[in-house]
Amino acid sequence: MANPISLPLQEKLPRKNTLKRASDLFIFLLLLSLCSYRLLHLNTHGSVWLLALTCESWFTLMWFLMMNSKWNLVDHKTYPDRLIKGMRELPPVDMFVTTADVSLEPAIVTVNTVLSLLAVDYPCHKLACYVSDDGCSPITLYSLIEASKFAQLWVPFCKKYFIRVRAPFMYFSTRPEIPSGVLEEGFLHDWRRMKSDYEELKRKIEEAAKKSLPFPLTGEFAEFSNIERGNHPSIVKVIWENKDKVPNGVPHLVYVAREKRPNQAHHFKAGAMNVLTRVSGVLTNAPFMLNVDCDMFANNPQVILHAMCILLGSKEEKDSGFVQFPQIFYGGLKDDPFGNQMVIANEFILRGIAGIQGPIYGGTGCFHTRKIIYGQPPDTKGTQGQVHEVSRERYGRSWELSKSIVKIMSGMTEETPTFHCNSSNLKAAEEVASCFYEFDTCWGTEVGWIYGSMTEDVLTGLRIHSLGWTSAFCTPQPPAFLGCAPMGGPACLNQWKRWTTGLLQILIGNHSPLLAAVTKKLKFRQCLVYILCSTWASRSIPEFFYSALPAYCLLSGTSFMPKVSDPWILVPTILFIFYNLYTLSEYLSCGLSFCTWWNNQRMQRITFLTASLFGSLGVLLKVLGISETIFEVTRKDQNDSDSINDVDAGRFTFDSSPLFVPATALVLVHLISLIGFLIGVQPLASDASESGLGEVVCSIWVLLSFMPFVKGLFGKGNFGIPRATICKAGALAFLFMHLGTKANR
Ligand SMILES: O=c1ccn([C@@H]2O[C@H](COP(=O)(O)OP(=O)(O)O[C@H]3O[C@H](CO)[C@@H](O)[C@H](O)[C@H]3O)[C@@H](O)[C@H]2O)c(=O)[nH]1
Ligand SMILES: [Mn+2]
Repeated sequence: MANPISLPLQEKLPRKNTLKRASDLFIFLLLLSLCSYRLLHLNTHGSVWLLALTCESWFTLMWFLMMNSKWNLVDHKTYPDRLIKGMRELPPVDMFVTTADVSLEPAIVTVNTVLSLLAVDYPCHKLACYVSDDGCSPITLYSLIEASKFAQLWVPFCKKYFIRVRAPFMYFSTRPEIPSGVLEEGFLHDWRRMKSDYEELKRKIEEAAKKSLPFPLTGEFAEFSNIERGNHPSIVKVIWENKDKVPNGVPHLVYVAREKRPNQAHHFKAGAMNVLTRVSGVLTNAPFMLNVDCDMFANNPQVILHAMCILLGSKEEKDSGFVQFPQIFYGGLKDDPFGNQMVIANEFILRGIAGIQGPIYGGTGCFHTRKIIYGQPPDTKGTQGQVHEVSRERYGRSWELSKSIVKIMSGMTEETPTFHCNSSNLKAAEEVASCFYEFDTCWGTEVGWIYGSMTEDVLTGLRIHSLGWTSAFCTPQPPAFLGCAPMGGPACLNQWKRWTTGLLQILIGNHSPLLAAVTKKLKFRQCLVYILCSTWASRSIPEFFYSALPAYCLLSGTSFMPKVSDPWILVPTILFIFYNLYTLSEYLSCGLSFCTWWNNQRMQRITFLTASLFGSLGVLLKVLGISETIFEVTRKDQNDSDSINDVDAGRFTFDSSPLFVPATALVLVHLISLIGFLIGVQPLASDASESGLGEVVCSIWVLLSFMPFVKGLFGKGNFGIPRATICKAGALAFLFMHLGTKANR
């Protein structure tokens, strides 16, 4: 038998994808020939062709960048059993959960995530869980205290019976499965007890959340009295300490509400993560850390072991930058009506990027080493052991924190960390959670989570890659983490708007990928990946013009497609058919339905003309100093089976947000032009009409893609586009036609 120690803990296996590459290239060639055809015939056609050419060139460039991202698909295999058998001493891990608002992120959601983390299969005296509460709500603290009591029974129960799903709400949503080798009666007895205890916990938390002041703010809660949200000192509370350092107990649990003051930038989630990094540095200082959003529970109890296979099992130090698990969602609606389950992105894009310099950091379900978060480049081992002091200018003035950083830098962390939680340590923890702590330091610029983007995750990952680290994409079965994806038009589009804003901020910021490949250690192809991400939203502008083109042509009797009699019509036709079949085949190969493909393709069109357009505009306004961008937290609901089976849940909803105006205007213009053309009216046309089949097909395709908006024109309540939005859109459509007339003269 092979010695388990000699077997690798992980393998990176390239996937064979010749057919995919050939298809990608074929589409690329078609795009190039379309552009060259336009270029050659530019002077015989007017501005319409120039506009089409500009848009198509942009799409071609994006396609090229996308092709680069998907070229080298890899699968990363991890072998946790070998890690356990190898008898290696496992390192300590600090686990971070962020929450920001109990009304959008119900405390019971956070509690379930925390419970799932406390119960993972890992020596629990090496774990500590830190919850950052940006809402500074006594309800969160109360819920966590109650949860820690429940955990005393829940964690042993999960371990005794090898329960897989350790987020109680999910576990109890199905009938009990009797684990093999246990007495049925005994198990069912324990199961019932746990279920009723969980229900009691849930009731208490929901009860507390209903009242504005659930209990007198005394004792544990005294610090919450007389404080306002956004204006309070830092609060750090040890909720549970695993005093006996026993491997089978419950990990430490700490509550952190960082200091907030009006007019002090707090940098949203990035700021919260930096506080967690420092507070945990002072209290436990584990060399590895995991971070999850409050809705992302651990669905695979071996998740830390999987991550350790990569973090400990890489031959070269630089290959263990961070380990990103895919974002996968539970309770998804049938056929993914909002196109946000990200299955295809995980399967082909992230796996492809994993074959270059490693996946981008996605903000949740990710393991980092503390050393990297402190801004260290790889292979600085040579200087280790010599670190006696770290720069106060860089890391801030806390003596306790500096001491902990020295330990990390010299690789001298303890195998079983001491929990430094006496009152002077807690004081130090509160000090590093202060909002003035980062003044004149490198936090947010070179150290920790990087500020300046709404997508702090991508920016922080970019910085890590720029230092020369490689990251890994770990995709165990069952999935490591599951979270909730937003539902309904406004919530989905607002999330996209934030991402758009954040990604564009990266492009124009100090850490722009445009520079990093030259000045830093970002690989060239990885740089292209970041350029693709950060320019993704700007595609909304060519998309906008390109979607309006067919309508304009029909109105004005011009054409932007070759005539049916022209053999060149084959190029766009084949492109159109082949592209759609190709993307469809991607969905089918992942076991997804035709409808899922269609919903995703149409949501992409919709997102560009709503969220991305406004996101880009928001960045422009910020650059001009007109407005600030803010982080709008996504609402999280524990979708139960009722809401999933509800047919209305998948229908597109609207609100009075200006987000919906441009797309509504587009739909109006298309309806007018298409109907006009079919009945023979082309209001802007000057002489003989040139428009034909090409334009009609394109116009129909746009309307099909924007079908939720077409229906929304006539829908009621949330399902209808508000009157005011329709009026504004109508005005915009009128303006479009007015300008169109001028352009055509
Ligand atoms: O001021 C804030 C705002 C947000 N959060 C937390 O950040 C997380 C992400 O917020 P969410 O509203 O769930 O955003 P999503 O769009 O779902 O999150 C994705 O995109 C974000 C960047 O836009 C990343 O921060 C996330 O990790 C990533 O999962 C949540 O745990 C929030 O509690 C804070 O702690 N403080
Ligand atoms: Mn989220």
